[in-house]
Amino acid sequence: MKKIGLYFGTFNPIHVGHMVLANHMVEFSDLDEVWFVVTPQSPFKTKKTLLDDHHRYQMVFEATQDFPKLKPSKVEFDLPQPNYTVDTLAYLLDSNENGHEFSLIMGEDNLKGFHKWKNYNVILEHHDIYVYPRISEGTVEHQFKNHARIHRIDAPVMEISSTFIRKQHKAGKNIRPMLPDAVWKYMDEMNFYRT
Ligand SMILES: Nc1ncnc2c1ncn2[C@@H]1O[C@H](COP(=O)(O)OP(=O)(O)OP(=O)(O)O)[C@@H](O)[C@H]1O
Ligand SMILES: O=C(O)c1ccc[n+]([C@@H]2O[C@H](COP(=O)([O-])O)[C@@H](O)[C@H]2O)c1
Repeated sequence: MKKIGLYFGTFNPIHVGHMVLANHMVEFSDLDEVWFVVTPQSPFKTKKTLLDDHHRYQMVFEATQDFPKLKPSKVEFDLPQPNYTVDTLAYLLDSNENGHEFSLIMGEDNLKGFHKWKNYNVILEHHDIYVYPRISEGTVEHQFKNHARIHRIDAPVMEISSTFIRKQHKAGKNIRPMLPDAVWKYMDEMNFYRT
């Protein structure tokens, strides 16, 4: 039995912000592993400029290869879209042969909109949530403050996004330091995000 932190995202592409955060979680919380769950279709995002699932997964695979506690997951690839986290968690618990304990990792920005997620109360009933700081507008709802299931982890804040990386790459800027080397290599060879 391991404590697994699930880090959901589109990872289009995965960048050093995601990596630093995931590594911080496995090194400085009680989580044993972090799984990057590559989401085919996030409920609140449009499909525009989204690379194929397997390309986004491949970049997560490349990024995590040298880090045994960080793993890529394609569990949502065969689940109905859009991908609701509560349904993915139910699927993971159903097929949980190793008796793992699954928790969510989420930025404070996502916690601010968490009351809009499908069956968020069901998620909170069965899973812990590890929240890290993020610079964002809005406030966290009262019900999520001092909640027994919600744990704050004081991870470093690194405000870069995949949107910024895609946009600046297209504009001809050097975005290479913001990506793990292997991700840059794959992205460059495949000519992603150039047009
Ligand atoms: N720099 C960062 N530091 C910590 N968390 C981040 C960072 N960037 C994104 N995240 C969070 O990681 C999760 C997965 O990221 P996702 O791929 O959806 O993000 P993104 O980089 O914000 O992408 P996009 O710009 O394409 O919307 C989301 O919950 C997102 O809030
Ligand atoms: O289940 C939901 O209702 C739900 C609503 C919004 C987001 N999520 C999950 O949270 C992940 C990060 O969301 P986002 O919008 O920050 O990319 C996304 O990839 C989904 O897995 C889930």
